[in-house]
Amino acid sequence: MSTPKIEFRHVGLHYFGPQGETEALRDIGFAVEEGEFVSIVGQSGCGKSTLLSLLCGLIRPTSGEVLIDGEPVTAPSPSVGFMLQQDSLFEWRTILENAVLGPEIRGGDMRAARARAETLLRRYGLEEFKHHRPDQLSGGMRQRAALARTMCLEPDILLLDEPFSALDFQTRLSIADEIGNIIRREGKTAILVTHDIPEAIAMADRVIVLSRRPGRVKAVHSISFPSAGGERPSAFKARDAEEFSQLFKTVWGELEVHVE
Ligand SMILES: Nc1ncnc2c1ncn2[C@@H]1O[C@H](COP(=O)(O)OP(=O)(O)OP(=O)(O)O)[C@@H](O)[C@H]1O
Repeated sequence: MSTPKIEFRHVGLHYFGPQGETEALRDIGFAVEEGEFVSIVGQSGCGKSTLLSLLCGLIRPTSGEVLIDGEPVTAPSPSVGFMLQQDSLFEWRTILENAVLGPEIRGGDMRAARARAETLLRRYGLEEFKHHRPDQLSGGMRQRAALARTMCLEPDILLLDEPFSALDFQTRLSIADEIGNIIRREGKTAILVTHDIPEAIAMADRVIVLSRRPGRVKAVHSISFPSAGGERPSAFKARDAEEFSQLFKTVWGELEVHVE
């Protein structure tokens, strides 16, 4: 069997602070294969962002191991890229200047980076806007620009932490679809953390449900919606599948959300 791209082995995480100790994660175990898209859902405070912080080497597990390509994560790795809720584009830079920011900070080959950024912006439909400033773009376009900036660093793994939650509903649906398609086409391994169950189901190959804090893996669902060509339907089309609403109900039940 090949080595998984990402693996959590019996991972526990305790935070220690002035207010005392918080057990955020307990005995987390799962693996993600190369090119797989996995969503993680769970109630607020169950440790979703903590999982991402562990993966990008910002914190170390209290117990167990976090592995990328079979190697323990001990520091931030250039192979891991992010997309966050706030696009964090620099308003005083053009879209192209934003897209090359990563290589510029890392001291990479700027000619190659610029060529890569131009290609990405063209692919993401932003060619005409590359000399615009971020405030001249819509929310969805800004997220595509943020994705180009992340991809310009050529990461193998993408961590998506609520990347669409600042967008209005319609934009959110279409940008999730577009970005999901881009990530698949480019063969990246992706982990999406979201509170939006339909989004989690529509975008992923697998959905991992975490229990309340301390977060544990409560359920894992493999997603396979049938489609005419035998290929996975886009995130948008997946929402039409008969199995979709059944899966939504199951995950909703597992989250044990109590509405007063
Ligand atoms: N730096 C920290 N120091 C102490 N406790 C922390 C720290 N970061 C997170 N926690 C605690 O760890 C638990 C998990 O936090 P985390 O942010 O990972 O949850 P989450 O599932 O991402 O939440 P949300 O969905 O609300 O963003 C929470 O109880 C939180 O208060």
